[in-house]
Amino acid sequence: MNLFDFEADKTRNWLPYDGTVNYYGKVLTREAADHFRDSLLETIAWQNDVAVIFGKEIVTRRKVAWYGDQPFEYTYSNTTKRALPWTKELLALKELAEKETGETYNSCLLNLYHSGEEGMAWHSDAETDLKKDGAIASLSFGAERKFAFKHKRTSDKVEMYLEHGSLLVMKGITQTHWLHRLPPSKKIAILRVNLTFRTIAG
Ligand SMILES: O=C(O)CCC(=O)C(=O)O
Ligand SMILES: [Fe+2]
Repeated sequence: MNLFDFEADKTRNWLPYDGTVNYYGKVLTREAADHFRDSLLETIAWQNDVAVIFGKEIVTRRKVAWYGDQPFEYTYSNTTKRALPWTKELLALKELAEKETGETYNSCLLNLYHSGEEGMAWHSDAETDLKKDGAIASLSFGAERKFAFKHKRTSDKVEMYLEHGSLLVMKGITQTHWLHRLPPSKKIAILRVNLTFRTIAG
């Protein structure tokens, strides 16, 4: 028996109500996680994202990419993105996420944060093209970053840390009731890659 086994309890629901968030902790060895971080940096067609802030279009430093089973279209901020075909690494990671979470996914949004100064503002992932209440599996590589949830009505907050090579799943009515964000942190100098596997309703 290991008394110092801090392995994540994947059955724990991190949300107190109105949704389900499970954290699986590290699902890859350090070596495998390093390998995927490096190969994703090289093989993914990273592009700067466009965001509208107070009605003004700005190009974010954060980079994004969009892959899927089919050339799904994804429209926001007046730009339409078409999903690219899976790469070898993404297919392997999709299978890992499916096996661990017991769900299936047909697309993946990738984010590259060059340092802690880049983050993602409060939002929920409930675009009309996404399957309603579909599970979203999030794999993280690189810098360990804080991830936060805020209830839309009560403003209750839940915070957690996403480790290198870790898996998180958000499911059920989570996106209807909770916002999430990746807060910026001036203390973090290294990059982070995040993959969110989703289901586009066909
Ligand atoms: O980087 C993360 O952990 C979250 C990304 C996210 O929320 C999204 O892509 O919708
Ligand atoms: Fe999100």
